[in-house]
Amino acid sequence: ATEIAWWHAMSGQLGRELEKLAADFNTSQSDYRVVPTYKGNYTEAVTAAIFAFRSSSQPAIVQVNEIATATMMAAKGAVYPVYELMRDEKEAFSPSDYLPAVAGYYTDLAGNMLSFPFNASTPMLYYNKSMFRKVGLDPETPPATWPDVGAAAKRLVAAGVPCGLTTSWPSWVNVENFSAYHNLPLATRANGLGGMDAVLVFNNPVLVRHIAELAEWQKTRVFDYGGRATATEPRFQRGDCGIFVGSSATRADIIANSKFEVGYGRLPFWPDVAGAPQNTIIGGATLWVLRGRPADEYKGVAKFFAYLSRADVQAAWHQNTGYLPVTRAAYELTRAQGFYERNPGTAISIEQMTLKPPTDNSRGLRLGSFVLIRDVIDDELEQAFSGRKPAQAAMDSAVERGNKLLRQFERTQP
Ligand SMILES: O=P(O)(O)OC[C@H](O)CO
Repeated sequence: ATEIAWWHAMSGQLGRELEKLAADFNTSQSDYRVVPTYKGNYTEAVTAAIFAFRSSSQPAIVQVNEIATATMMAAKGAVYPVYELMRDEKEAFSPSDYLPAVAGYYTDLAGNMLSFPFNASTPMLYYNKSMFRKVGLDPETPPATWPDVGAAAKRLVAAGVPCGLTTSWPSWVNVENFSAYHNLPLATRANGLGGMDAVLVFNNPVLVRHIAELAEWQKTRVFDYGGRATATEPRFQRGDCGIFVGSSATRADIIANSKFEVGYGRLPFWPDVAGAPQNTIIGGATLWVLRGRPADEYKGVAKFFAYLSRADVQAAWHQNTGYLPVTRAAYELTRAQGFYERNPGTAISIEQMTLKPPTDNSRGLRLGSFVLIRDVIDDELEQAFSGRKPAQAAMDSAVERGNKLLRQFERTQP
């Protein structure tokens, strides 16, 4: 069989589910063998693929997180657009089968889908029901707003819990999704989806107040910062933090690792902000096909993508991980199977994404060098949370540093 290398960034339970997908595809036919390799976190995986390209040892498929989309789109010679691949290999592929909130993120201005929407997530809230019960909080009512979260987290800390609240992916949750959910622009030009000359503008009073509040809570561990990306996730699963705001796809590991009853809720919002909550935006990653591999491999990649698009395969991946069902058929199938009714909290991600029709502020984002810009935002958030900088100064500086990176990126474009 022809081997197809698939570099990815899924660890823990998600890694096991991904391995299973590849294994199931491999047993479903005998011409191709997809070989998944874990290459570290999202940034490490894409960096490894870029380096491999230079020595012609790149994989056919690499998993790239959502914020590197503009960068991948710009890497024209290195990327084999998925719509082109599926057309060349005569595999059925229709972007209208995919949920618009997901497909739109990875579609160019001409309506062509450039990467395969494999694992789309959105942030949500998890809480430790057992702990809520112990401190006299209603275990059946998830805190809905940031003031509710603050009150519940204060109660937890007062009762001796070491950390009231923590969030993973600090910028994705507290800046990027926060902005969309409050219908505030992260950047001009519809967050960059409308043009490359977008300018970051998120240092507004609503966002600054949110960061200032988290920094205030940090003093007593009502909020406790736990690092970038997924670093803080185990603290909720161990029972150190009572409330966790993070990816809908942390669900798989939370269920596998937590020895307490878990509650689920929507991403919190500030109730005094007009129009909030709007809708959340996606995170997660897509599969990009890299050029320069033997023709035979691309036939197999197209077959693999067709397999991944099957409603039953897509529905199982959604149900087992917490990633969104990326096709309408997978969502309908999951609903018809009664999955959402039987499994509390599993419909939240999709409900949040579609709360209201998206605005220019809440369709997603497409900004060059955003992997670096997110690092800058995380860095400034850390300065605010540790009390080294007031929230306003930190966010002003994040905007200024981020805009420099945007303009540098723009200059490298034809
Ligand atoms: O942990 P994930 O896969 O849901 O991804 C979250 C972020 O969007 C990654 O950039």
